[in-house]
Amino acid sequence: MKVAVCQLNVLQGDRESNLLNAEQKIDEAVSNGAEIVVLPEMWLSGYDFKHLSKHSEPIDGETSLFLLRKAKQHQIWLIGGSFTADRGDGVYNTSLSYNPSGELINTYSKMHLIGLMKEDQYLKGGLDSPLFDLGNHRASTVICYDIRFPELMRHYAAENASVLFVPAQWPIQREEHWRILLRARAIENQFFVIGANAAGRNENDVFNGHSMIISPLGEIIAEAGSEPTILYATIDLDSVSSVRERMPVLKDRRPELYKI
Ligand SMILES: O=C(O)CCC(=O)C(=O)O
Repeated sequence: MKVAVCQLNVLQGDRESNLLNAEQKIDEAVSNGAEIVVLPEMWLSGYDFKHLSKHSEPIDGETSLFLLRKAKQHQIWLIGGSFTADRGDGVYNTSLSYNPSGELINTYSKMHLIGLMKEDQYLKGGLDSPLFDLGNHRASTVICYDIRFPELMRHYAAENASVLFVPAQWPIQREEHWRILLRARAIENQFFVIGANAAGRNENDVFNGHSMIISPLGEIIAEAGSEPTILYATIDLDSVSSVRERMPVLKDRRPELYKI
């Protein structure tokens, strides 16, 4: 399947421009043959917590209608980055995914909130770790800081996920952490990892891109530079099972001995 990662320049607080840009990039990705399109974290508003109430909307609000419409229009799998979703008991950094019929197939709210970026002062942390079906394969999503918590991704691998999507707004200071952690998560879990970062800046941070598509052996299949772009690669999700058969890391675990 051909994957496209839209590495967007997210303009803080400027919903109108960000929406237009996302729509153009999705259209462009599809015109280049993409079947799976991935957006970054908070692509609609950026980390604009001062105006959180303006940016918060219900799960079935306008962002979800936009994503649904694009998935259906182009008959693609759309991993819709994330946005600030008001889920009744609070606002969550939430990722929605759609299948080519425009059906919502995954709702994941970021579990680990990053205090360094004051996220925990404004948002609630998600409690669920769902998987979803992508054709004949299982898939999963985490958001940005979540990749520092390998237990979550191990859960997805143990539940037979073949691919992990990682929408992010990862700052330049820790770019090597981003690159190394994405590869480590791919190697240890033997699944594809698709990281979609932003490329641009807000009042506090620079986001340096380097979106990546990584194989279950940890090879970098494609990596973007620091400019806004669309990153493409063709991936074979069937290859995951042969990698796991050759070296059965997941079977060789001894979880009864780990005190975590
Ligand atoms: O973990 C990091 O260094 C960056 C995480 C982050 O920027 C985020 O979760 O938004």
